Amino acid sequence: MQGVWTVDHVRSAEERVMAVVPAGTLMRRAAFGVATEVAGLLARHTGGVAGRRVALLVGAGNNGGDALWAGAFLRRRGVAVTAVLLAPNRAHPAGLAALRRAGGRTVTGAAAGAVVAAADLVVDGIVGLSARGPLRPDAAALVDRITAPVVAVDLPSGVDPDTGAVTGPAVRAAVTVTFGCRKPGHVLAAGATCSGVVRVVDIGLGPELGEPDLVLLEPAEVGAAWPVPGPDDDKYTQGVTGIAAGSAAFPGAAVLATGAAVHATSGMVRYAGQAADAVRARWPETVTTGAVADAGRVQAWVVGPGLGTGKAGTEALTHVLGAGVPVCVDADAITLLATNPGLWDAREPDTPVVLTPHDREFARLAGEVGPDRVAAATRAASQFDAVVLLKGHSTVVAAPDGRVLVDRAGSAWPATAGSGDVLTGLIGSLLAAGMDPWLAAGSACLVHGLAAELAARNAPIGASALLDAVPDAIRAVRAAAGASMAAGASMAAGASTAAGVGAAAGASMAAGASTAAGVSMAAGVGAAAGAGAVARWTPAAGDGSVSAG
Ligand SMILES: NC(=O)C1=CN([C@@H]2O[C@H](COP(=O)(O)OP(=O)(O)OC[C@H]3O[C@@H](n4cnc5c(N)ncnc54)[C@H](OP(=O)(O)O)[C@@H]3O)[C@@H](O)[C@H]2O)[C@@H](O)CC1
Ligand SMILES: Nc1ncnc2c1ncn2[C@@H]1O[C@H](COP(=O)(O)OP(=O)(O)O)[C@@H](O)[C@H]1O
Ligand SMILES: [K+]
Repeated sequence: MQGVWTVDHVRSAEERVMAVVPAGTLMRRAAFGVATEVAGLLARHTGGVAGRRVALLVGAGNNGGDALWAGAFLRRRGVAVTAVLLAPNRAHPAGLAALRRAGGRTVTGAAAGAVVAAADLVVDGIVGLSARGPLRPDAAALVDRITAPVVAVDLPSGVDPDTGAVTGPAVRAAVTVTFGCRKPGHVLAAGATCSGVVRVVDIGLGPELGEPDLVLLEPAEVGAAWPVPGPDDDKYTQGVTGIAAGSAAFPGAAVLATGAAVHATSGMVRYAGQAADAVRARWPETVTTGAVADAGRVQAWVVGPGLGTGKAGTEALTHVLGAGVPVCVDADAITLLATNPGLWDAREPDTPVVLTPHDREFARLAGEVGPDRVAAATRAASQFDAVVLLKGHSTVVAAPDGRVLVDRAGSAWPATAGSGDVLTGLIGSLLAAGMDPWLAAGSACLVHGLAAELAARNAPIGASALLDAVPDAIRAVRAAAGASMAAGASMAAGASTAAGVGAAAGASMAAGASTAAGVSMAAGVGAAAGAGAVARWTPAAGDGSVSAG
């Protein structure tokens, strides 16, 4: 898991490190990281570094100081650097002196617009961790003139560092170079999009950071945890998934949710509801009945997609909440709970529940989401004693015990009708397999997003195509897990025959898997290519955090 830390925690770590290193050390480390990234991008994008024009947008604080020092480093590589000083009297004195010593120019006021417009690359050092509210008008006017790619220092200016909220003009970076760790603004809400590819520069904060505030799951972790049958398994031992979804009016939701469960794990899927004919026709391997009460034993239920909010839906929800097994509650079932909170009384004590609202469903259930999506999901998780998966381009998954993970989508291809039904089916089957509900929700989300990218390959898709790509997405994450197993195993190889065999097995898995892994990276890069200006500046695959960015 990768950690993400809030501003307060970054500041505390910074204070502790600053107490033991000479003044200015952290800033110069940070600035060197920015300069390295800028030089690399200039070389890749324009074919050279010396003589290229870089404009620094320099605000009143240390973020501007980082930009100025980076400019001084870039001067050593022959870059023509001009700093646009937004607050000339407050620009970081040491940084400004360093830039001037290195031969950099500075401009203020009316001359600034032309410098920005003529730059090959713009460095955004307007504001970082101290940002409050939208970009101020003078800064916004300059940002409006940018046509070149932007490298943001620490955070794109205009993005709230702790929530990712963007409430007005903001910088849209091709690359954000941040220091010590990712901040919430890089992975949440519109901030995730404004950040572009995120590079983390190690400035020595690591040992002082403590427990992260949020985590991001890695594909290899999801692949390693994904349930697959063992030699002693049969169709029951792997966990039977029950699907209470669909209605005469909406049979498709039942077909999609059931299909996701069929693809996600082996074993068995039971469907119960009014869309049994449609489900049986599409998924003959399922066991179908007309009502939840007749469905037989399952290890987890999915309830809600296309269910309707009438009597049949209410009965189905009441039944599954009282069944004593984990339940994934989505769509109409969320609306039912919102309009009739008394239905919660049917919940068997200690039944794990995963709620999967989009923003409108969340608002019905728990009030408006607001700008702080983590706070909203955490509040609802505590209120309902449930895992709350708040959907979006960045999905937040909060557990009642306070754990929070974020799944930053690699693309917006999942934004298609019915894709939520697929997600629900994936979660249900992982719950049935006995996975921790928070991890199940996060893992399903990652595979769902990857399936969308694999299916789309840069052209629009429907939810059926996303569903069909689920096996490839599972193969890709399992391949990633195999590859990391192989890496670990090769270190241990030679310790014993068994270890040697394990290493060989891991290596062959990794070899078989590498094609699939290649596919998923290509999909990630292709998805970035769809993002316009960012595409030209997406660093080459393999040189950093493209997929995690
Ligand atoms: N943490 C670390 O380990 C390290 C941190 N380092 C760096 O320090 C940075 C933090 O620096 P910082 O605290 O000096 O403030 P910073 O973000 O530059 O803001 C400057 C001023 O901008 C203003 N302002 C506010 N909102 C605004 C808006 N919306 N639009 C426009 N302007 C706005 C506001 O001034 P005001 O005008 O309100 O007085 C504010 O005081 C951090 O991001 C990283 O780059 C690295 O050097 C080394 C390691
Ligand atoms: N812009 C977007 N980028 C990435 N994923 C998105 C975006 N919009 C929606 N999604 C994802 O698509 C799915 C849509 O779910 P939902 O709104 O319930 O759709 P439906 O009810 O039609 O199935 C969710 O997994 C959500 O996170
Ligand atoms: K910035």
